[in-house]
Amino acid sequence: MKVGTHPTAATHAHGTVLTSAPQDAPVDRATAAARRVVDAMLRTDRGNANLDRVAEELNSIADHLEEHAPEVAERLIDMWNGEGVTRHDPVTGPENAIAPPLVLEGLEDGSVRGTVTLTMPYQGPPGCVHGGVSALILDHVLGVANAWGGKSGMTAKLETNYHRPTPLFEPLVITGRLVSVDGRKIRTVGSITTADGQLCVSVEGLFIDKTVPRPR
Ligand SMILES: CCCCCCCCCC(=O)SCCNC(=O)CCNC(=O)[C@H](O)C(C)(C)COP(=O)(O)OP(=O)(O)OC[C@H]1O[C@@H](n2cnc3c(N)ncnc32)[C@H](O)[C@@H]1OP(=O)(O)O
Repeated sequence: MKVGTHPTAATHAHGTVLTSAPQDAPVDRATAAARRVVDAMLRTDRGNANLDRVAEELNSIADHLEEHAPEVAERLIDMWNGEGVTRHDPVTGPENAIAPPLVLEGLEDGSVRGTVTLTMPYQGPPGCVHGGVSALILDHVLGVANAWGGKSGMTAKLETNYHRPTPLFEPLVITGRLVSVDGRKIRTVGSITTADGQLCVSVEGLFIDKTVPRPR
């Protein structure tokens, strides 16, 4: 991501949406349907939902998509074509079925914030969010917070503290904020809290100012 092309707290208004909003486009609708399938597969009655037929139909859909897939190198170029917000990342991407997807806003105090409700595909302990999923979400949110703060880098270190189990099936507030820049070192913090303010996860990230070239 080129920061110069991304909204920052210095140039954009409080409440600027920093993630790619789902559109009424076939790819977004198909991805939302795939997301529903992943969730429903975990919820459905194992013995009574004709899963043989489901497997056949889903394989037929996968065959169709694979038949129409270009070479990976070509697809990567296409994916990274253009500037601005990605549509394919695993946290906010409306084109990625494993993304919840989380929508993030930039706030005038320099932080970013979003609310998401996670369901069974993200489960770790019974009824709770998997710790790796929390870390994935916060790593990405800190990356977006860096861009909103005007400085981007790659994660070198993500120290994660799990304060209490993070509940599934209820709104979670996710935040991130760039706190300091020291040469190439960018330090960023973030958290996951319940809607009534209980701290579940907090992170401190060290990012190093470095850009991986886009595929061409
Ligand atoms: C709107 C955009 C939204 C996008 C959000 C996306 C967020 C996604 C975030 C990611 O997932 S990034 C992918 C996960 N991270 C990686 O794959 C990084 C892999 N590691 C590397 O590429 C390099 O190790 C790294 C860029 C982190 C550093 O390598 P460099 O060769 O560029 O730096 P160098 O090793 O010279 O270190 C620079 C300084 O940082 C320090 N440093 C580097 N890694 C460190 C570390 N792990 N812990 C502590 N300090 C570290 C290092 O000691 C040194 O300090 P000093 O300048 O004081 O000497």
